[in-house]
Amino acid sequence: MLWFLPVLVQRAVAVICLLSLYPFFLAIRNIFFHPLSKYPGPWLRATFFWPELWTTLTGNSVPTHKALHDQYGHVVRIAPDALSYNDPQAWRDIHGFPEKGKPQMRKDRTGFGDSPDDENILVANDNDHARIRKLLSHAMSDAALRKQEPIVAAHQENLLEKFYARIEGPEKGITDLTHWCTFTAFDIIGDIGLGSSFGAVDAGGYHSWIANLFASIKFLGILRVAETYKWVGRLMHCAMETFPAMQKSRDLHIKLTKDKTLGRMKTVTEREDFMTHVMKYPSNDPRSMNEKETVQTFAFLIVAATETVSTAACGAMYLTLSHPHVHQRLRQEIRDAFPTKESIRYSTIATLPYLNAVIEESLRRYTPAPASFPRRTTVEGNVICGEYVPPNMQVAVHQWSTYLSESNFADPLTFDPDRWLEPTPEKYKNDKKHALQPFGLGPRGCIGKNIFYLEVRSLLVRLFWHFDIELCEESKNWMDHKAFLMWEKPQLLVKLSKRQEGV
Ligand code: HEM
Repeated sequence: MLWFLPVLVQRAVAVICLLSLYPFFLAIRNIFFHPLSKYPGPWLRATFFWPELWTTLTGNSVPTHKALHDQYGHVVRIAPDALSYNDPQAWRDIHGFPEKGKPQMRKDRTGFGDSPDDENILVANDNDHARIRKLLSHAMSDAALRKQEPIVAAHQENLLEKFYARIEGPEKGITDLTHWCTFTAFDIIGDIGLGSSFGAVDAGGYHSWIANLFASIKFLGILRVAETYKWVGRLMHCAMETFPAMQKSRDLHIKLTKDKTLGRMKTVTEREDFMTHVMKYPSNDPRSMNEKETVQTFAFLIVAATETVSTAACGAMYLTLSHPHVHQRLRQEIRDAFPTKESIRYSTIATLPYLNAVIEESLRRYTPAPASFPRRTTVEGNVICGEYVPPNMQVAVHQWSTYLSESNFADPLTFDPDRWLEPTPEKYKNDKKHALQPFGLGPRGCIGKNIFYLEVRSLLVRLFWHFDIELCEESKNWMDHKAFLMWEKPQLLVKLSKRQEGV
């Protein structure tokens, strides 16, 4: 009766054998016969995607990539179809403007972890991107920013008031800069972008929206895995129905942005903000942005302008405070330049050489977006760092590995702003300064760079002008933390005191 059982067992054994041999065949194919076979890297990464995805999900990809570059050199095969570079030439070859008549390399959507129906400046095709970017570039031009300076100053002065109150209050000056820098950057982007502050500094607590920002960035890592392994993606979608909190943070961010953006679009105002430029043309004009693009672009802008700015500000504060000679020199430069608090003006702030050197060195030593912004090679393939890379491969410059590589910067782990001063000290004469591109470059490089400098330079000046600041013991190793596309910053505890006259 059960005559068919042995046949079934035989077939099952055959299937199991074949399945268990699959990784072996995959390894042979990917290691020896893949178009990227000649590139160096560990065989496990050449065979499978999961080592790369695992380090991304667990927040360890940044140090892992650096270790791989230290071991294998300026280019490493980090996944079967992916190359990571730490050579400055790769910035131009991957991100720079393409030769006339040649296409840009497209963004790798799996690398960005966005969903296929997203429409925003970050992922738009070249034509839509040019249209969106043109509208926003006007909003972030030098002339537009000059009008925003008093708004930025007002938010930072509001922060100073809160800090003075903390010195007098039960906190005795102990303050978490991570929280307060995030609140301030969030309020500023609300005000200069969408016409009204979010009121986070006044509330002084975690606005539910801010609490969600980082969670939604972290979620991008999960989406990246789901995009690469479709079956894992399907499992995750099932899990999400059971545990909707996983996707909730991202959805909530989009919903809150939508409410705020549509609210602003209905408001008639004389005061210029980013939305003034976005709404320059009527909605039926081909040069305008549609509602979905507008909401999603602002959703990205809010994250870009809050997380990166607060990360860079905290990084600069931590590195300065943990290097007493840098701290002393910076404070002196600031206090000498501005005899009174009323004399603090951005036109002077922007010219302070040591301040600028501290910020550049902080962007190098604790770069705010430490991973990479991957692209796919074009249908013809591309030459990167003098080597031909075949079509449709993922290629990227890894920021952390580039900035901490001895082949680009002398004594790369040392925080020394002097390397950015003129004349360049002998020790740093061979530094490849152009390797530092924290804002990316080319047609899709950051358009918020000027806003970043406006906010961070003037915040540092105000803090060091008004307060004597000490790093608390609990934050002595502040930089040891994980990264999920961006750093998962812990509290940065400092003790603020009113400045001692004559110091
Ligand atoms: C330390 C601060 C910042 C860093 C390190 C940074 C970094 C970057 C990088 C690396 C890119 C390029 C991504 C790619 O090549 O795929 C980018 C794009 C972008 N950033 Fe920033 N950013 C910062 C601040 C800001 C601010 C303050 C804003 C807005 C107010 C902003 C808005 C944007 C926009 C709109 C893009 C997309 C540009 C495009 O695709 O045309 N960023 N940013």
